[in-house]
Amino acid sequence: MRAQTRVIPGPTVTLSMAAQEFSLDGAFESRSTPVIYDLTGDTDSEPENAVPKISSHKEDRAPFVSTLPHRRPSATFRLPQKRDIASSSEDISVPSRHGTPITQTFLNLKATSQPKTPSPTPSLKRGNVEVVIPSPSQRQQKLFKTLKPVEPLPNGFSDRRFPIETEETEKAARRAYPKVRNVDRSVISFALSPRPMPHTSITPVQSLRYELNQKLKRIKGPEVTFDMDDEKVAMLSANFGFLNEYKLQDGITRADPGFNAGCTCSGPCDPASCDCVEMEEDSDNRIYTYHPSADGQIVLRSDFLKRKRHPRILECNEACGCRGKCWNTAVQRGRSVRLQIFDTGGRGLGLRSPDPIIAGQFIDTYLGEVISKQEADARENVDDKNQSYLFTLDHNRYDGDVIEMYGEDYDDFYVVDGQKFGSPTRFMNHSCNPNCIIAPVYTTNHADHLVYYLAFFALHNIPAGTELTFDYNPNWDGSNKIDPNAVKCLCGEPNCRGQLWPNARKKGRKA
Ligand SMILES: C[S@@+](CC[C@H](N)C(=O)[O-])C[C@H]1O[C@@H](n2cnc3c(N)ncnc32)[C@H](O)[C@@H]1O
Repeated sequence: MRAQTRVIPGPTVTLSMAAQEFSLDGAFESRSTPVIYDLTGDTDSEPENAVPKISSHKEDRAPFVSTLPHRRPSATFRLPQKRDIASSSEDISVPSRHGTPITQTFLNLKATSQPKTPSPTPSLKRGNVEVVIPSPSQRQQKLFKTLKPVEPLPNGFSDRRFPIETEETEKAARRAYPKVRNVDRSVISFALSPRPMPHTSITPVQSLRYELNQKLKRIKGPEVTFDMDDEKVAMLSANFGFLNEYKLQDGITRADPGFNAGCTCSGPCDPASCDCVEMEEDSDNRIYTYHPSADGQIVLRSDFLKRKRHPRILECNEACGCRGKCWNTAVQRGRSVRLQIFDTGGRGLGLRSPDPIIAGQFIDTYLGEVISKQEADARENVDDKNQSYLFTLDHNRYDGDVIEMYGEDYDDFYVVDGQKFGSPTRFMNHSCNPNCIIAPVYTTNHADHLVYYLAFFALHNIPAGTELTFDYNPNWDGSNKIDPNAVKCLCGEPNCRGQLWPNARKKGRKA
């Protein structure tokens, strides 16, 4: 129940408020006559000996209970018998002209009078407790007249300190605000992010797996997944970036498309006459490349696959009579199999496909940073010799066109570094009995002899889930001599050479 609150004008206000009084040590005493609590604290309006002072000292308590005739209560509140005085006291709030609310004073009184250990509930009797609410004494009234009003502390909203009105008016006058647009809110559309928001409670490992998945999702073509433990996921996620195209570094230039040349076929190309089909070096025999497989896919012919050295493949392009719309475009059509990067154990990460792959089917290209030979040498000297991701694009070293353009001794061929950036084929391991081959393929510009694609094709039918491998050293001379410094081959094939490549790599990088 709330206590009644009343402001009574006049020099002295007295609240008479309870059915019983309490002594300052907390013990309730029953009284039949009203008791007056004088909260004024002033001395000039009453006899010297009657000045009450709020104090916690026992000896000061007696004068506080006043029976002064001029302090008779002018208002009396009769409260119910079972009233909880402690709680009702909190509700009383009578404003005072001194600025200090009566509540505060009253609570101070209560604070000093509360016992440490509460007394048992007293027996209640009807009666009055009277509280004198102070009115300013003459001395206090004089003092108030001399006081200047206190300025409120600046809070940022004061007009004087933050003249919002003026500023806003000026802004409006300058037309600094954009015009209000009328928007039909019923037709506002919300663009939803296509990427799902990662859940906030995911662990760091889950986050890395998520990151890796996101990276793999950005690879063009059928899905690429991974199957490896958390440690490998962390390494791969943090240290490798997937590419959909070569990353050309400083100093690498592409041939001007103006030098591009194509076939003169009109309509679908005929392999027997298309200018894009290369001739053997020592004869006019054509080197046939692609043909349609039984299920209609464009795949490399078996006689091409069986060649010891795979010559370049010139695919038809925009400069051709067919406008690049013929069968001679297997690499340009892109990857058609799904891939998975997985942990092989001793040979690190490897690559496989969950799909069966047929002989001659294009798998993917080897991508990476394209860097100068000097840069590649510098990187190779710094990096761990046991790992190499460098492919020199020097397949045309002995090509007549290249010799004519760059000279016989030209050796500054560009190098593809797949260590930090690349495609899934960067994870293909070596095997002495491989199931894939790698061939140089020109797609958009036949004149670009320094930047072409390194394309992987299946050497024979590969069952789903089989690791994809190729020969890192196809020019191996067949000797059984083991270089003690060479990286040991762990392919496990019966014909294993025991090593990946001789340590003197700079003389003949892969491809
Ligand atoms: C192009 S990376 C292949 C991906 C590599 N496994 C990885 O985890 O990043 C070539 C490296 O793989 C390892 N490697 C590939 N084939 C191997 C084999 N048959 N035996 C042992 N290590 C092999 C070698 O360390 C080699 O330098």
